[in-house]
Amino acid sequence: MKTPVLKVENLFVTVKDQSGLNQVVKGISFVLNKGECLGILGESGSGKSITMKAIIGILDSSFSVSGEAIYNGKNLIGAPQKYLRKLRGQKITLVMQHPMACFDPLFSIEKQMKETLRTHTSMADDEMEKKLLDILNFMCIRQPDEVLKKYPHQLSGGMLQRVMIGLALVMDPDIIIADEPTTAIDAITQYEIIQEFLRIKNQRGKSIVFISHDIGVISAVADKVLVMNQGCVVDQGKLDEIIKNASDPYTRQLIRTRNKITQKYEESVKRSI
Ligand SMILES: Nc1ncnc2c1ncn2[C@@H]1O[C@H](COP(=O)(O)OP(=O)(O)OP(=O)(O)O)[C@@H](O)[C@H]1O
Repeated sequence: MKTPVLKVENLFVTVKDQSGLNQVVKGISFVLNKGECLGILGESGSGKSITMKAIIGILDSSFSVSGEAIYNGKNLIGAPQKYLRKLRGQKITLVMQHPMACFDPLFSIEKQMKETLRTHTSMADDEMEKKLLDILNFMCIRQPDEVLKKYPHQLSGGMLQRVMIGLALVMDPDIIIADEPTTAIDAITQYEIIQEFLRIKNQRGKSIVFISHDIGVISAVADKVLVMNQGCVVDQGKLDEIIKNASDPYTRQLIRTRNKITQKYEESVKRSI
């Protein structure tokens, strides 16, 4: 039996900018179940990030949000910031596209990871150290004690991304939201990072929302998919079913593009054999 961990109903987001009021998310609904990865697929500007930011309450005052996002029996939309802040550190965590922007260049990885634990737990220092080493080991990071001593700029983009995923995992959250986490890295590292998300889901039972414009990445990681276009959900379900029966012209276009890329790739592999 599937257990819903997040239930979003009729979510609308409007932003006030120079041109006036602009509705950027238009009444979307979805359910995220425990231990499931929900992929949100759509091109740039379709409303993927704003949707998740609205749910966890990190949009600024130029945005207004209505609808429901029920987590643990409580509607997160309009919930007090104090409650949301605590939730974001502990129960719903984020992995962003550019890890460098999330770490302070002046402090070691260890200091920054410990700071997260110190803010949300009453762990003793040696307990924290053990927890961090466990997490980095789980993330398949070699010589984790050395990595902890490093500063962000001393690590490669892929390694820093792994550390950030570790940081998102360290508080044992229910939900991890990953916003284009593989966009800024090369294809091999991209593959490895996807494997990490699959292990987090399969071995730790975490629920994941994985945002991407890349149908190939989504097909590797997501159990079910929302396709967004211009603030609306235009298709929803298992990706192979969407591929077979896409009802929306935009989704069909995405699939055609993927098929063309796959075909080109297969042809070039054949030529090189
Ligand atoms: N601060 C802002 N002020 C005004 N409009 C904004 C702001 N942030 C986003 N938008 C608009 O909201 C819409 C949805 O943006 P969103 O960032 O959710 O898109 P996305 O699908 O995640 O794409 P991307 O991957 O490029 O971020 C876009 O039309 C964008 O221009």
